[in-house]
Amino acid sequence: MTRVCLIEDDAIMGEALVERLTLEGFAVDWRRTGRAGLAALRETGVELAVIDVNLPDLSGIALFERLIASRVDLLPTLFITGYGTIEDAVRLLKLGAADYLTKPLDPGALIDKLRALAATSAPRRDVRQEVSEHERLGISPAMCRIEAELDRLARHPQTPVLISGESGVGKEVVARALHRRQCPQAPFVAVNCAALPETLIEAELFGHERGAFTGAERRRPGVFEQAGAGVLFLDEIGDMPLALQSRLLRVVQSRQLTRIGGVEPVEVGARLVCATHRDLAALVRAGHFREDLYYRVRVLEIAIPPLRERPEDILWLAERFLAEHGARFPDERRRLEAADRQWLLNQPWPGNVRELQHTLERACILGQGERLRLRSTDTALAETSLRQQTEAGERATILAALVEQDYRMTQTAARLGISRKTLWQKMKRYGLSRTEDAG
Ligand SMILES: Nc1ncnc2c1ncn2[C@@H]1O[C@H](COP(=O)(O)OP(=O)(O)OP(=O)(O)O)[C@@H](O)[C@H]1O
Repeated sequence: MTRVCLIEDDAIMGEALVERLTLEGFAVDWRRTGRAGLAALRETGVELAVIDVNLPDLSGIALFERLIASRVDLLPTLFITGYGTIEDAVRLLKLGAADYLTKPLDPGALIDKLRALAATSAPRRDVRQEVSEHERLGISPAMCRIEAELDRLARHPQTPVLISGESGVGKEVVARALHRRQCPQAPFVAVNCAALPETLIEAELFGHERGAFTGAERRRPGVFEQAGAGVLFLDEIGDMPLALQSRLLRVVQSRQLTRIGGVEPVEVGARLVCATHRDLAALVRAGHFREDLYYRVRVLEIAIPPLRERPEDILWLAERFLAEHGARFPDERRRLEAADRQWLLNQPWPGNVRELQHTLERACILGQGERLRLRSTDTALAETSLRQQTEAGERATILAALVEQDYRMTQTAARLGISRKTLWQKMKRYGLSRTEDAG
């Protein structure tokens, strides 16, 4: 008997659906709130989920995002949407929902879809099969989504992947995480296209035969060959000279290359993962990047948000860097104090994770005992006006409370001693709003 979790707050509709589904031979676990549903879905045993998008405590979308964030191996999930909210439906499908039905609901259509899903869905893995803490990329919903995405991409090892994001967000870290999931025993070879002189890139990528040019005394395999059946990470792909782009395209298309000065084709087994901090589409428009290569390398794209857009990761990463520093230098084991946390959350981090890492390293070195010396590096704050400082302090306090309370409005407001309305107004004012939660 297929076990279905139904998350529906409307009593009449819920009862009717339970009755019909039971008659049709499904075992139904009916939950009336988003939070109760979330708890049910985190338990193993349920095979399919039917979720109403409009729930009173937690929207269906927020619920689904939390499931993804908690790394639950997603069940085939059908959503019920009302009011023709097609944007919601599209968003859910993109996030991985199996399908959606609109209200007024046709129970027959629901049964048909559930039967089809039950017939095709694989047995479920244990939902608590967490990756080790060491393997994690972050705890923000954005990074959890990327982790889940990597699990999917690892199952399609031939398809090129493009990783985009500002400098220092962790593009190489993500590429390595994909490699670990896909083929940890095979090589990971990284090449920075911006760092190599134009004259050397071609030989570096494709290799050369003996005598191919002056100084080529031996045959040398290029990085494509060195990567074997592993991953070739081409960083700063936007800086690749145009002439080489067409050659790269041919290799990606045919999965074969010829070394410089050679005639024999060599099979390419590696997965190509490209990265860029530049706007590739703009480079295409400006004629600096080939449009066909652009489409080829970005079949699958992972866009890593800047650190300022995922504040949940700041303290998590900070703790991690502190622990790493402490492990290397046992005399410099430092701890974050409340004021340090607020300060960290309040910074814009234009250099992203790299800047955070360097800041903490410096603060560990300059610190004493368990204390870090973070704020001595903050000269900008001293130069701002009193009003700006007050506002910055207020923003940081609110952000810290939001992160601590997982963005639950009621709890956060209680923690701060203000009303929900005031909290909401301040969140809007400081750009801290998160639309997903109504907690
Ligand atoms: N999720 C993460 N967990 C731990 N460390 C991270 C994470 N993301 C980034 N880092 C650290 O931040 C630094 C920058 O990361 P990385 O080199 O991957 O960024 P990038 O986006 O490739 O940068 P660039 O565009 O400058 O090449 C590295 O030292 C890396 O170890």
